[in-house]
Amino acid sequence: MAENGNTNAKISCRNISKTFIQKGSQKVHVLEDISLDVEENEFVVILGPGQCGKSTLLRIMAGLETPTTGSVVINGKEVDGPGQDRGLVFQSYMLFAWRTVMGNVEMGPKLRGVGKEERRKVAQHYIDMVGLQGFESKFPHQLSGGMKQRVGIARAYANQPEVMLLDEPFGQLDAQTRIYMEQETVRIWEQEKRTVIFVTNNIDEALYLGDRIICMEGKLPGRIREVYEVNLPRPRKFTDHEFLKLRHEITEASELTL
Ligand SMILES: Nc1ncnc2c1ncn2[C@@H]1O[C@H](COP(=O)(O)OP(=O)(O)OP(=O)(O)O)[C@@H](O)[C@H]1O
Repeated sequence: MAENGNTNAKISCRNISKTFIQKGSQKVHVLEDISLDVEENEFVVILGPGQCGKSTLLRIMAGLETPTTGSVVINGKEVDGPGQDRGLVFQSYMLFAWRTVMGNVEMGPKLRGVGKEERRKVAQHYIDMVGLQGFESKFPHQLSGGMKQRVGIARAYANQPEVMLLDEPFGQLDAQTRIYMEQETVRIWEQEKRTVIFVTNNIDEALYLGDRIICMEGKLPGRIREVYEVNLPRPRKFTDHEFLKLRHEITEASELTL
């Protein structure tokens, strides 16, 4: 099945290009020939500066946008829209303001018709996993940014997706909370292994999290510039010699600023 690339891949992008037609029928060529295979349980980070097409690529994987050419394949099947097999976490928390933490996390199973007792059990498991036990009946406005993003992560997991797609989920958090959430992300991923694709413009975050870093070109149309394997044991240390060496290499080779 050559057209699907690596048949062992959990999710594959095959020759994806995307052109948007903006106001006044102006064309914006956002992605050019992106091919990527992600293995089951692999943690892949897509790294690039603002406006290089990262979010568009993730939205195509999520089935929220259609590629102009190419396709996304999950478990050998072509994606033709959003699906429960993919859990999404965005930078803006996208929580239901009028629902409690429990109400937000159990929403997915509820929509799928899972009975109350069972969905509460599942939701509680993921609320516990993200460390929000005791906050089940709070509303989003009663939570800090980090806590809101924990709800977003628990809500995505509650659908028990095979692939987690995260788009700069910690971009709105202060530096300290962000590092804490990165540590939590690794802990959760080690506890509940999933295939993860994580978009960021932050090189330290990419190196802390990823098994592999997909570096995008710094300008449109977005292309994969380079792929780095990060063979460092977890939990990683920002001050570790090998960490800093790879950080230097990526920074030198890219247009990212320190
Ligand atoms: N629906 C759309 N219609 C028209 N243009 C779009 C649309 N979505 C994205 N774009 C354009 O695509 C380009 C890349 O945007 P995208 O959000 O994918 O980049 P990004 O790397 O994720 O940026 P950031 O890190 O700033 O979010 C931008 O120039 C944007 O204006």
